[in-house]
Amino acid sequence: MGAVPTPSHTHDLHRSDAKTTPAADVTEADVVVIGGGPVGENVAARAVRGGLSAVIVEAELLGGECSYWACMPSKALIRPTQALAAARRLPGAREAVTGSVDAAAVLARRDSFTSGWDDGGQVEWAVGADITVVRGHGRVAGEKRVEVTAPDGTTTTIAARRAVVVATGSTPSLPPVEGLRDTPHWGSREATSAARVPASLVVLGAGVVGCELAQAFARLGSTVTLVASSTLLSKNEPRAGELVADALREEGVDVRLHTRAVSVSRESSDEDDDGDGPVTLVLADGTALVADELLVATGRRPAVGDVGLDTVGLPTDAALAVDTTGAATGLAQGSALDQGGQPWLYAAGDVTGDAPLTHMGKYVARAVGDVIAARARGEQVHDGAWGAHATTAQQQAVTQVTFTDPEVTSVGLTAAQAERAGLRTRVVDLDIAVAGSALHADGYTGWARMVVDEDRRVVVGVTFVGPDTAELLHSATVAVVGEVPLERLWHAVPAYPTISEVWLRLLEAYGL
Ligand SMILES: Cc1cc2nc3c(=O)[nH]c(=O)nc-3n(C[C@H](O)[C@H](O)[C@H](O)COP(=O)(O)OP(=O)(O)OC[C@H]3O[C@@H](n4cnc5c(N)ncnc54)[C@H](O)[C@@H]3O)c2cc1C
Ligand SMILES: NC(=O)c1ccc[n+]([C@@H]2O[C@H](COP(=O)([O-])OP(=O)(O)OC[C@H]3O[C@@H](n4cnc5c(N)ncnc54)[C@H](O)[C@@H]3O)[C@@H](O)[C@H]2O)c1
Repeated sequence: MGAVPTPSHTHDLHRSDAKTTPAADVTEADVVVIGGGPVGENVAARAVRGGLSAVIVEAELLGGECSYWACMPSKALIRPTQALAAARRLPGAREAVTGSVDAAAVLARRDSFTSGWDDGGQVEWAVGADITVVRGHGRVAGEKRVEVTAPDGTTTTIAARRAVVVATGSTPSLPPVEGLRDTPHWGSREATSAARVPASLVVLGAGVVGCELAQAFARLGSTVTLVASSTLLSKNEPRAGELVADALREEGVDVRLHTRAVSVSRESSDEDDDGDGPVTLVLADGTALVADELLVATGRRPAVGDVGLDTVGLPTDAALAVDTTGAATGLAQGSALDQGGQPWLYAAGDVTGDAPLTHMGKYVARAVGDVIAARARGEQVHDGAWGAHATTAQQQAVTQVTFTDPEVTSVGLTAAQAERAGLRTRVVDLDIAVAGSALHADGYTGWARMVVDEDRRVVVGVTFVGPDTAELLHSATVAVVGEVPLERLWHAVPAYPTISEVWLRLLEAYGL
């Protein structure tokens, strides 16, 4: 097992090579997957399940961003203080909370969820699932070929009998702020793997990463300023961002909306000039924000830069576009299909630019693994809307939970998206105030929006904002994906007294 220090990371990475296969030993496989994040892993697993052999080429840690620097560590940082906040909303329980947050224990629990940045467990799973794992940097090298540069610098080529799948994820995108590239700062990797809680933190960017981590670090003890160029969570219903901004402000976060950062600089705390002192972010109005740390969370872009897409005539500066079965589009005529007349290049996950979320990427991955296997067996492909090989939910029913307190939980279209899609809609809004929410917490505040397609009388979008609304999401997802007529939804009776009773109120407010 080798410990590999990387400059962008506060912990050493541990790559267990006991069960991986040297690139030089692999010359051919049915499916070659470049990138072993959650998405690449799922493509490979489904392809194997379909009777094919599969190789994953992974450059860093098997499990990808999600396992080590994104979903898992961020949620591990968030959950303990959310439980504490929940207890504090309940007289009787509140009195039992006498101490303060043990940040060190929270960080230690986070470390256990990342397995100490050791991917041995994931490699073990993959090998147990009959997937061959190769360490190295993969690049498409013409039709059905993947060139692998191994960690020792040697290069070999793997031939894919059926398909190559690009699942290389995404990388952070930096805004054009003077001095930013030369100033040491945190990205989401450094924040989610932080070894300490800074006394003060400026967060630039108020999307999902910015909001979740601003609150997490504030609750762990940092004095936090959140700088947003727009509103908070601007991809959600506007009310969601307002409610999260209110909650953050109430907890002492300095939220600055519609603000642009113009320059960044960092002092040194000693004479070696290594820029480890306070960081200063200057805003367009001249305000200088000084803090121990700066987290830049201004979005991510598909990782297409060094994947060899140019060898098949695809752009290296744009998302890898795919059709509804995950097959790459945009290949020159004559090179999109192999000699057997089948697509050979696929992509899934963040690299496609569509719904950059683990669960949505894994949904596409399952379809991609299955469709490659179906095509290999000469079976019919079901790529019509909601067919077994179609990724229809990616267009119509993307689900997401933003794990702030209050949680923002959504599926399908926002009211604005439904309008842009040309639907004749009716929107029902209400505060979440049912027996279940009142019992759940004193002073429970929440909000719900249901977007109805009036022509079909089905729900096309739902947003819930409030503590513990995440577990309500699947009910909304079933309603949207099932295209359940409102009159039938009326018969889905929420149990008393649960927060789900909000469904009854929404349907009553609609007029049922
Ligand atoms: C802070 C943060 C929190 C998040 N929280 C959530 C959440 O709670 N829920 C959620 O659904 N989503 C969350 N996301 C989004 C989620 O992390 C991504 O959508 C998900 O990781 C995408 O999976 P992927 O497999 O496409 O890419 P990745 O997880 O990025 O994996 C790509 C893999 O490919 C490898 N790779 C890249 N290029 C090459 C190459 N040329 N050769 C070989 N290997 C290569 C990388 O090393 C990596 O292992 C979060 C993101 C961030 C930043
Ligand atoms: N719970 C979850 O599901 C979860 C959690 C974290 C991340 N993610 C995923 O990861 C992806 C990346 O998240 P993210 O928050 O980095 O991106 P994002 O696209 O959600 O948000 C980026 C934010 O940065 C702002 N911004 C851009 N340039 C700026 C500038 N110069 N100054 C100030 N603000 C600026 C944007 O207005 C936007 O609000 C998201 O698309 C999300 O789907 C999901």
